[in-house]
Amino acid sequence: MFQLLLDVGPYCVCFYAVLVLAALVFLASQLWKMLQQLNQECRADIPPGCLGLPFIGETIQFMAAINSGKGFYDFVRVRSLRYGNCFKTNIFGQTQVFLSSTESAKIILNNDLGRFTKRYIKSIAELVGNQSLLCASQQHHKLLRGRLVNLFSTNSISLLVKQFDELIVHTLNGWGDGGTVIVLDEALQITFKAMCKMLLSLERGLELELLQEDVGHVCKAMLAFPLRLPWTRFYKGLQARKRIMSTLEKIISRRRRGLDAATDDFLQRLLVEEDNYCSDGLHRLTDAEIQDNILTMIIAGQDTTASAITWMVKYLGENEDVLDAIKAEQLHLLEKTSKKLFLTLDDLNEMPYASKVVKESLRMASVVPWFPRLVLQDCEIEGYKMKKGWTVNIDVRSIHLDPMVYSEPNNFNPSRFDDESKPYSFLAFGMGARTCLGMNMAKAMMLVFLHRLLTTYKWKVLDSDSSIDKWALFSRLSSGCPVHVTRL
Ligand code: HEM
Repeated sequence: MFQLLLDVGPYCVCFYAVLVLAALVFLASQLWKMLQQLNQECRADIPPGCLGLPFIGETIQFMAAINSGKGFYDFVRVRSLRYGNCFKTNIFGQTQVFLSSTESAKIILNNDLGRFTKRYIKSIAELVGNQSLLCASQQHHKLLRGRLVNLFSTNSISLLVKQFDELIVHTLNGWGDGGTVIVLDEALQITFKAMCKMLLSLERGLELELLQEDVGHVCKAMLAFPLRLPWTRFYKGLQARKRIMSTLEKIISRRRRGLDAATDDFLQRLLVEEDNYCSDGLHRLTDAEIQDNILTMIIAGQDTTASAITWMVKYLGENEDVLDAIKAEQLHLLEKTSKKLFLTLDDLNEMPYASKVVKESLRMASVVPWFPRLVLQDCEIEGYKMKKGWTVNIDVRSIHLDPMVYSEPNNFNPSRFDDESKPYSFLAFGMGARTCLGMNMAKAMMLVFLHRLLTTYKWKVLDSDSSIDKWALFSRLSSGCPVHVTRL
């Protein structure tokens, strides 16, 4: 070899030497890169936290937190304090990671690389149905959402504003003067009626009453231990779901046979739309998909909005300065609208301060306190390894109450929204592909409620306890917020 190199002369030797050197440098740089990558991987730790006992994990502690009266969020709060912004646990045999920074919320909710999909605990999926938008796989969700999103048009919101206003005016008339009212009970009634009218044109009667009772059972079973014994909350929820499905089947059948009076509600639009899709040869929503999603929309729209309204009444009752400011705005608006029978969507656009009150109430209440997502591929968030099959939960409540994100986060201060919020800091309705479909409807309902309440009554909150309802999936005040009302 040496002889061969000598034979080809000194220039060639130089050439080969440079070539070998370049190869060595290249190899060394590749090795360096690999070592760095390896080093980084080693640094990416498993999140801190305790996985509890084999199989059951920390399920008992989770259930105990729900049962303690402090609410299920207490389970998360205690661990956030112990472990920081990211911790792991195990509930119902599933590894769960909780994350509470805007950066992790951005990564998970943006989901640019398709590494996460929405995932609720099994019991919830069984109760709302596996064809529900809340539980569908990514592909299925795209299809369902694509169909359902058309229902949430500006026209639908305008109609809802009128119908909701009508309901509130009627309800407030019944409160009388000088009595006590449990705001949550009233709000649940109104929002349930509003949802059933919008979705199914059900306004009164036995069918509506039974449906309301059964939806209540389903909601109460959402966080129950999934035991199918006749006296358990979970079993009662499943039975209630069966009855709801059977009622919806009957209503669909009546519609198909033309037995119901002409209606323009969400169900009717889905049925007509699906017939059109079918004639176009495209995939049509099955009856099971329609039924699961009607139930989903009742639950998603009723309990959340009623809880938000209740917190808002409490916060306003406890913050006189804010109450005075919003009252001035609403009484001024009343001068313009008093000749009209009902409010319109345009009227709601003239409530800038009330809109901030709504936003601040939603921030402080965090009605949906965490968002669960299933990890589809191993990945890393904030320096921690997340493994395929784990569930990562965005701890929205901690973000909403983080002093690094909102100054004096426990003060009810609607004017904080005069300035633009930091990205991914306001997550009351989620963000990204799974953003709340009813967001604008919910805000509209809260504004209509505020306007009518503020221009009809004065109120005093009778119970300042902020405990959260034991068995509710959403953050609901356990006192229900009793208030003493006096007509203006
Ligand atoms: C104040 C009231 C409400 C709050 C706080 C709220 C909050 C939320 C949140 C946070 C999500 C997303 C959760 C996640 O990303 O995991 C969501 C989803 C959803 N909400 Fe709402 N919501 C409210 C009212 C409504 C109303 C009135 C409706 C309409 C019927 C509705 C229908 C839905 C639906 C269908 C989804 C599922 C969207 C999807 O997965 O694509 N919500 N809601």
